[in-house]
Amino acid sequence: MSAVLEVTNIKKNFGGISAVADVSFDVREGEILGLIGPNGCGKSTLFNCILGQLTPSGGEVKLDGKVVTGLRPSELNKLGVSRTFQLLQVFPKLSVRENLILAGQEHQGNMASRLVGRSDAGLTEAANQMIGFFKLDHLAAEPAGGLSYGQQKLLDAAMAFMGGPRLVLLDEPAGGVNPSMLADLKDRLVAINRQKNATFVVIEHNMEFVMSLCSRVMVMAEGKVLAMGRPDEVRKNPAVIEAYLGH
Ligand SMILES: Nc1ncnc2c1ncn2[C@@H]1O[C@H](COP(=O)(O)OP(=O)(O)OP(=O)(O)O)[C@@H](O)[C@H]1O
Repeated sequence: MSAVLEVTNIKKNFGGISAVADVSFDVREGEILGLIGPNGCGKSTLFNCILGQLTPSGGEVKLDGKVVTGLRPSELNKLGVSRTFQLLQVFPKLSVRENLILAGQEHQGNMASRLVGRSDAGLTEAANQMIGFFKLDHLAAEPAGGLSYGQQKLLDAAMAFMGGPRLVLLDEPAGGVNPSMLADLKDRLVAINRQKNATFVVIEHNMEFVMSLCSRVMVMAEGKVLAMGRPDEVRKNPAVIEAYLGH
């Protein structure tokens, strides 16, 4: 399997703090890679360096073999990279369908089409398909702000897929979601991974969720990679247990 994402010796310092210290890993085509580690170990900073939100202090990021280090988020978006954030990014007053259409427009990044094209930018059909896929049909016309938190997280994840991305980085998709919605969320992420051959990297604190969703898990501690392997290997790694118990 070829690597979709190759991260080599990425570093990020904030003044005297080394938030990410020389991290290297790759993500294979069609894989769901989990990224875990205690609070403050550098997971979000690493995501932000990969996604162009932060400029790394050193190192290189390659997408499909091409160097993309330092590209802006909008440029990465055009290359098929999408993300979700820890905090919800939905617009509460807009309906579920309108949120999805807006997300599709963001991925297209085409202001001209918004000004002179159809008001839905031709995205209603794609939004309806995504609504069906994420089983949000009964909520399509509802304002997103009226949905439960778990339903809004599902919508937030669906929005990341509107551009038909090749690589999606999900930042705590299960955070705050109740157990019954978690099963739906996992089921939909697995389905979209298989059907659309999208590759994921998932930051998550919910161990059950991440261990059952991911094919490999990378563990960070104090800005470094502590372990990388199959969920069952990582679970019993003494250094990983120590890193968690130590905190
Ligand atoms: N903009 C910033 N300026 C200064 N220090 C920062 C900044 N962003 C993060 N840090 C520091 O970098 C380190 C890594 O933080 P980061 O948010 O990447 O960790 P994390 O693993 O994502 O944590 P969490 O699981 O709590 O979200 C922490 O010590 C944090 O305080």
